Amino acid sequence: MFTKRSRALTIPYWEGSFTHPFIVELQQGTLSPEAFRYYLIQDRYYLEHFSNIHLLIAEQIDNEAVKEMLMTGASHLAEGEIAIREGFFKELGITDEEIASTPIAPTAYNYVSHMYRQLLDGSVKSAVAGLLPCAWLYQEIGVELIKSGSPDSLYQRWIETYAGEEAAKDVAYQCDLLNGLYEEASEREKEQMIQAFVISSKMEYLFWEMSYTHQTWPEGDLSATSQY
Ligand SMILES: Cc1ncc(CO)c(N)n1
Repeated sequence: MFTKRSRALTIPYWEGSFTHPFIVELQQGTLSPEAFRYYLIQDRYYLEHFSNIHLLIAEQIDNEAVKEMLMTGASHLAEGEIAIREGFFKELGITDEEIASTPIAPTAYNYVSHMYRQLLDGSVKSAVAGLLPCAWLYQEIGVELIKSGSPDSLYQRWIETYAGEEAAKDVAYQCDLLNGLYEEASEREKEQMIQAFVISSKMEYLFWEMSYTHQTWPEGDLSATSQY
């Protein structure tokens, strides 16, 4: 079964996410506002492309149930998560200027590129598999963190986005569809699906790390341009 096999192969990354200081401190309410702000700005880029990839895959896939799930997924993102984030941006005074002047960090760029790439040298099936850790991991984090909640009201609202019944149902349905796709896949496609899921799981883990450490691109040799 796809979900069993892929989850078993990614335990360290999932555990690494559950226990990452970004998540632990978010729950405790001690996560620095700068780290959360950086996360939100990077994740805005991520969500925009994540939603776009849903539509690109939907155009290419011939499985009607998966196509439908992807189209609904894209509109749920727009009405739900992306809309909620807009509220966070307003509340924190994150302006379009700040967004435009914050470079996309390597990990956000790599994660998004990895998902698009499935449509070039993977397959439509592996493209769907690459999306799954996103909703699934956040839903598991939501369920865990909601148990004691966060004393910070903004962090609490972040947790609530992922902890509801709807999110759980959604993930269960996505897992069912992925298991179906895996059943009918060729051996090569099966490996590509697993690979796409594994890399996305690693990228999810790195995304916390990127936010927590304020990851940026290396600057190269700045002295090389100082004479101009
Ligand atoms: C990086 C990342 N993964 C998953 C989600 C959940 O949609 C998100 N908002 N961002």
